[in-house]
Amino acid sequence: MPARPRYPHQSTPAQPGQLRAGAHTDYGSLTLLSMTDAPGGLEVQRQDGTWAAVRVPTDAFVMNVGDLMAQWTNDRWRSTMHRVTNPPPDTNGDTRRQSLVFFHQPNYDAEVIPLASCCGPDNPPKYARTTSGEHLFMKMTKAKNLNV
Ligand SMILES: O=C(O)CCC(=O)C(=O)O
Ligand SMILES: [Fe+2]
Repeated sequence: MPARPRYPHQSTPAQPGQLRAGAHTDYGSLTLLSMTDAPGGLEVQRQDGTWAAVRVPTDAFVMNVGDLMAQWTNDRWRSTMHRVTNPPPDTNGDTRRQSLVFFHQPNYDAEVIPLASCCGPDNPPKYARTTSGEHLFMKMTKAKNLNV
């Protein structure tokens, strides 16, 4: 599932606290991202709750772990909470930002059960069996009911 979020130039500064994209985790297995190095950009949340700006060379990709992969690995790989910030109010010039996103989602009926290699006597499975499609449907239904 490719997506091409485009964040237009801002001729007036955003209000304090406004974001280009609100904090979220991605739903699927892995997300691949390519982005312009524009002011105001992707941030990831550290375990202590603080945010870190993601700076990447222009010829590199960012890979995000999604919620389905976290379930598959019994949370050995955590899905990354991330957001996109606005340019700082004192930014001069063009503030347009373009990113190219590929959300990988396994086939609809692919079964997802926490991997045996990620579980053990002290680390029992935290998630019940699901399928890629059921999981995506559940995530979308929840988001729709929350109106996000
Ligand atoms: O534009 C970006 O850098 C991130 C977009 C994003 O997080 C998403 O589309 O899920
Ligand atoms: Fe995202």
